[in-house]
Amino acid sequence: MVKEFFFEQRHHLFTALVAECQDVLSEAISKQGTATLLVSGGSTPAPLYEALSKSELNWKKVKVALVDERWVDKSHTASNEALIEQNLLINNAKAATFIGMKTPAKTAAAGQSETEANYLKLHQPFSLAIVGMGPDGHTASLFPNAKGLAEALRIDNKNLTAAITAKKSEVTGPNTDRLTMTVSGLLKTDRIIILFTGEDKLDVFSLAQKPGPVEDMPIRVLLQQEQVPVELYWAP
Ligand SMILES: O=C1O[C@H](COP(=O)(O)O)[C@@H](O)[C@H](O)[C@H]1O
Repeated sequence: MVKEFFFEQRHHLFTALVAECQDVLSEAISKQGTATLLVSGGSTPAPLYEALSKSELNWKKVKVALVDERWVDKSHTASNEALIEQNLLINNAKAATFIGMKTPAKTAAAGQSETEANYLKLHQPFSLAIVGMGPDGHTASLFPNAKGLAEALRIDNKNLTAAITAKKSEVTGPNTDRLTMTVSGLLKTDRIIILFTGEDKLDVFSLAQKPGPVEDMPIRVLLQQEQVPVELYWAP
């Protein structure tokens, strides 16, 4: 069961979500001395990151890592790492430690083991994951019917990360070579927040809430499990 938080305006959503993130991360820091925040890229979360970067958190104790990455260099406009650097790792959050996914390897498949080793050094369970949802029902880089999806969805997959080759679509653009956190990796998080905006995506989400194959709408994997609490934050 997903707890849903609906807002009339985006700035209200982002204000509420910043407060929520701050609470979760400061609680993790006081309990265990460290907090791990898993973040998404894409077009939606930049205002959240910018506002969160100004939070009075003990950012030195926060590790920020990606839930997925497009296999492009940081100089590329599609780079999720660049988005995080420009919007989150600024202001007070400059003091956080960032663990990216992209390595110098030519493909995500070739780079996976290096990223995996870096992710294994993170404290588990991760404190909070903020994931998005695409208009095709993908989350992280778990794309419908992609090459590598079955492996990334396997609940007994021991890896935190997996290479994905998405089918080229309007959603992926040319960026079909991806590294994503696996579902088993994402579920090693204390709490997952799904963030998206707009009526169209809300329709997609309603469809995903109906029973159906996870391969067609991978976000379903988060909705059909009860291991980790999942919340939806939405505004038009
Ligand atoms: O490709 C991606 O898409 C999703 C959703 O992004 P949006 O632009 O529709 O908000 C995002 O969560 C993911 O991190 C990103 O790599």
